[in-house]
Amino acid sequence: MKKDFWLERWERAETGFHQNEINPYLQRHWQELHHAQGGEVFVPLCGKSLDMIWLREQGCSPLGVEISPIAVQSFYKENGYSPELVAGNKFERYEAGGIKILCGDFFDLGKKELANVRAVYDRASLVALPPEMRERYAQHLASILSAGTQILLITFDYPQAEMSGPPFAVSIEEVESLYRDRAEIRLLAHHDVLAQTPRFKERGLSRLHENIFLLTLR
Ligand SMILES: C[S@@+](CC[C@H](N)C(=O)[O-])C[C@H]1O[C@@H](n2cnc3c(N)ncnc32)[C@H](O)[C@@H]1O
Repeated sequence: MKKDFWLERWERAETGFHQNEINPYLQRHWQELHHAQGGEVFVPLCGKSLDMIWLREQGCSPLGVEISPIAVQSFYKENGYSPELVAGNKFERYEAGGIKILCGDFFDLGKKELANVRAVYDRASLVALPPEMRERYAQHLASILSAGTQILLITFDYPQAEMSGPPFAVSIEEVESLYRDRAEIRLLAHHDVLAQTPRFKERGLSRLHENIFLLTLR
């Protein structure tokens, strides 16, 4: 996948993945992340997700990373914030309303940026990446977080031959293979969501599942 792919999607406003409501699985399962309560929560590949607002309302301090400045600026503008902006070497750091976003490449993050993170909310990140990048993503995520960090992970699965990604299909088996050596894995829920997602039904999918995992890094 070319580096510009996501930048161009934001420029063309092709953001069908964005949800105008708070993710119901986040609301349902967040209490199970005991380490998360009141602490810094990393939101990788955050887009302009409103879930960061909800996390803030729960008393957490969200810290997003997002490659597109359009996404970051839209997040603050659409939610009525005027962020402070600090330019850095690899990241531009935005902050307002207790929500920080590092604008730059996830793969440039180091332990330093995530030193205070206690939990991770990861929705639609793995499915945004092609297969060869997913191993690199899991490896990098685990390498920059401390042991014991809990991750609420939400992925899509469908017959990959029926549609080209993104979103790419990520099976339960793939999540297990990506994280088996790096984390304890609990499948919290498995939902058939095809009927509620007409845009994927129209693209010819015969099956669409959303899987919600709780990972605890070793
Ligand atoms: C499928 S969207 C999901 C956004 C968000 N998690 C949500 O639930 O709405 C994937 C996002 O990842 C961003 N992205 C892709 N590659 C990235 C990278 N290497 N570093 C940071 N952000 C990236 C894209 O710009 C896009 O906003």
